[in-house]
Amino acid sequence: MKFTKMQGAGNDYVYVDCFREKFPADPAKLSRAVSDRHFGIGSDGMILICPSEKADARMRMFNSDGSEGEMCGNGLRCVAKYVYDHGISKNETLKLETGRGILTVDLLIEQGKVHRAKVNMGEPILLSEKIPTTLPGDPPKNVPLNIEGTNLEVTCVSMGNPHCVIFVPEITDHQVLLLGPQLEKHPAFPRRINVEWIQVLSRSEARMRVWERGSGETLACGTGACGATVAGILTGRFDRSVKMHLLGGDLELHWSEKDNHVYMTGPAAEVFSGEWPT
Ligand SMILES: N[C@@H](CCC[C@H](N)C(=O)O)C(=O)O
Repeated sequence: MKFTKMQGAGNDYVYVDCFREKFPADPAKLSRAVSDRHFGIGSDGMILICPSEKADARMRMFNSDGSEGEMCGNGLRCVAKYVYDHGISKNETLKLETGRGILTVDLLIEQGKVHRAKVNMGEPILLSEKIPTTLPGDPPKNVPLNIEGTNLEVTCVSMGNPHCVIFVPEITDHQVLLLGPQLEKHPAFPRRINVEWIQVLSRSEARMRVWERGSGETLACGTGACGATVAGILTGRFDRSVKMHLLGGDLELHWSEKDNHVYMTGPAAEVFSGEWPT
């Protein structure tokens, strides 16, 4: 099976072009195998680029534990780059099908190759039962939650996949690596959750670390950065445009007052390609 390793702000996945390769018989198992950083290719998960009847291509994304995510912001920019650079479509604005419907991606092209992309991530989902969470409020905003004796205030948002955002004065390993996995599996989140820790630097700039559902700490999460931007605006911390500094690079976010959609701009890069024995 031919594969391509790509990364967006350091959030790295193994991409399989299912226009040319057979759709894997057991994608969950394959994702666990290829993602292994010691015995596999090494990645945060696996993304399948598939034909679509309604769009230029369809993305299916699997975390490194084999679970399937509805959406992946960094992954979608890389899918867009792959689709354009490998000639699947030469449209400079692509329609890509995801678990949350069809999203539009504008490509930023230099010397014939995509190096950045701007994704219309759609409207944030703010109803607790749709996020989903049993925490109170639509959206659940600044809700107190005690984890292992630590008092937290969480704000929840879905960008097609669920996010729990926590604003802190400083981000620590304890929060990300110890509280993150406990929050991911907390009973308040029936489909588990991605957890974003945010240090606000100004009304338009912040630092973020993330504990991702199904993959653990990653260097960046696009949907998470969108969710954190929305949470920061809802709680009065941010203006409408935010630059988010993640461990693997920066993302630019904008929650539009005009159409209520969130726009995310960031890098996409191909790292290497190879063959995986099947
Ligand atoms: N890294 C991604 C999100 C991947 C899916 C997530 N772990 C989930 O299960 O919801 C991004 O860039 O958005």
